[in-house]
Amino acid sequence: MIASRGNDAEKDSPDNLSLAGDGFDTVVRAKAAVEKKCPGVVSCADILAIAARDVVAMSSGPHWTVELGRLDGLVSKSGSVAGRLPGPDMRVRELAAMFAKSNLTVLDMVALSGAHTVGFAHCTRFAGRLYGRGGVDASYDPAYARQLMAACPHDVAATIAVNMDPITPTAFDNTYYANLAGGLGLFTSDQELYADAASRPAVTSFAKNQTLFFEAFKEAMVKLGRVGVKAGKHGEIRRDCTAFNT
Ligand code: HEM
Ligand SMILES: [Ca+2]
Repeated sequence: MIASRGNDAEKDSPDNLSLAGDGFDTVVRAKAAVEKKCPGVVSCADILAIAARDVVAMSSGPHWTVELGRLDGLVSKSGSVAGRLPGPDMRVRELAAMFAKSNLTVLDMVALSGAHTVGFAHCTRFAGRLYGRGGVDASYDPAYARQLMAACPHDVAATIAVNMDPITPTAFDNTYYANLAGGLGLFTSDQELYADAASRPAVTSFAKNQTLFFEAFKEAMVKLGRVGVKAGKHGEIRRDCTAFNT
């Protein structure tokens, strides 16, 4: 969450530019409140992990214990993001390879993708499926494609976003998986989870059984929370989440 400096911070990478400012503000405000009572103890990385847990619980999703003790990084580079985040146009093989690098299985990947049961996506991230050379992507349900084209016309402003789960956009539930079976997957990376035989059984079972989804999601979030954790001389507890300590 290091503030932009010469447009070269992690926040400035193309994939991160669309992240909503109020998310960053929430972490900064929580950090300020914690520092008042208990200075120098809780890292910004831990606050972010707790905030992710809490927003899921607040949207009637599952609740889990966050492993704590991460340190904040000492480096923030725009150029370090490319190639390390999955893209919305990726298919299962590529996605699975990327998650595997972080010790996450296909089951973890399908469960974590269920986070797209809430939240927004900008039109630019899926416009290729609506206005590509071959016409509308045939894996979209036709009525859903029409709805997306109405919300995201060809010349739409880069700021316009739509719900990722068109049916229950504010509830953290398993509707995302039922959507995939009905051609309501917003990104290729969503829809392909249903199309590909390697991931489809998990999609089908999460669509049928929300408890199974919640258990798998909790487990996968704990595993995700262990990825790239900084310790010892590789990190610090920032006083201000937007700046390295001086
Ligand atoms: C499987 C690979 C994934 C891909 C390709 C992917 C891709 C994307 C894209 C392109 C957006 C839209 C961003 C925007 O337009 O502003 C998005 C939004 C979002 N993603 Fe993912 N994502 C993936 C996995 C995950 C995981 C693992 C989580 C969390 C556990 C997650 C949680 C979210 C949330 C909550 C949003 C909404 C953000 C908002 O409302 O501002 N995604 N994702
Ligand atoms: Ca939902």
